Amino acid sequence: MKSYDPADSELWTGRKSDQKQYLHEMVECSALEELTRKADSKTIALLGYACDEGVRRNQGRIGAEYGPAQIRRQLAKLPNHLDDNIHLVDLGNVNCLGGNMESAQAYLAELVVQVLRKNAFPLLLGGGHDMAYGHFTGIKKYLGGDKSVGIINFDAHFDLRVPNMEDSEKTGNSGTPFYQIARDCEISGIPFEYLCLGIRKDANTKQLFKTAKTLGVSWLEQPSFTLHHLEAIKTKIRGFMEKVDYLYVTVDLDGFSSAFAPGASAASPMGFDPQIVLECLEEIIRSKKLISLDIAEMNPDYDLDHQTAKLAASLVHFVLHQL
Ligand SMILES: N=CN[C@@H](CCC(=O)O)C(=O)O
Ligand SMILES: [Mn+2]
Ligand SMILES: [Mn+2]
Repeated sequence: MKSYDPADSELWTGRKSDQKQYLHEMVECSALEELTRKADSKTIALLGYACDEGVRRNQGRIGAEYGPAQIRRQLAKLPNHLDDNIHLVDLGNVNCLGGNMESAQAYLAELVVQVLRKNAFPLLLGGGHDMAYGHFTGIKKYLGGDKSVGIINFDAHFDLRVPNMEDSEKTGNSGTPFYQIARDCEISGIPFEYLCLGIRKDANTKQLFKTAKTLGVSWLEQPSFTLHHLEAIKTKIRGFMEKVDYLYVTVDLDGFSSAFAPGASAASPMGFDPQIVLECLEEIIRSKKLISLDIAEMNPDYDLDHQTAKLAASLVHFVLHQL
């Protein structure tokens, strides 16, 4: 079942100017069918994944269903420094009616394919990190078999849990997306290229580290993922980027310290800080290999003063202006 909410223009409000000084004044709320392929300009398409079923199945704090709306509300108020040939389009949300997460992921994948076919850059807002499985599936489907896609995940967790095989219908959750991707890669006979930045030893079991090793995952643990280690981090990222044709970046808000991002599905007091992520994003975008990006696990129920939604909005703002 394809379940979808059209873009809500009421989320896009803020101070008014006469020259499109704010993002809410230049964003276009649109249906995907209306998205036109523009040759001489760049389109960035926001698409929400309003689903916390994967978080619920993973025994986490639900509420991320409303994350995409809150990120948009904060993004709306931010200043617009974009050139006139950049179009920001809001395509609305895929939702997860009846808890059918697998349908939501499949539909998300379909929409990602369509966005990419229209030569637009997909910027997805979540929602549980199960979004990554649908997102990657769409990117891969669009590119076809012969192009490699590396995944860079900013996260406290590997999200390499093995889906529950006893339940044939509801197998995945917010902790399984990259294992599911690895399994699909194995079935297709293609390498699984996965770099995880910010991994916390106190948030991943010995078994998860073992799985990561078996699957050939690269990672940096949180104590080494600070500005103090910037050059080593950049070297690691460059080495990873060289191996692949395209990059998919996913930012799990629970990778940040709770001091910066209290509104995430899982609290992370020992997480990383925002500045290091901006440094990495700049390096990644400079490579010209970035094909798509998402921000996951925004949970408004635990946010304080909209700090997490504001952080997510600032990340989107940064990416918009770097692309
Ligand atoms: N997407 C999040 N996945 C984490 C959640 C950790 C937690 O709930 O504390 C995981 O399964 O490891
Ligand atoms: Mn996480
Ligand atoms: Mn995650």
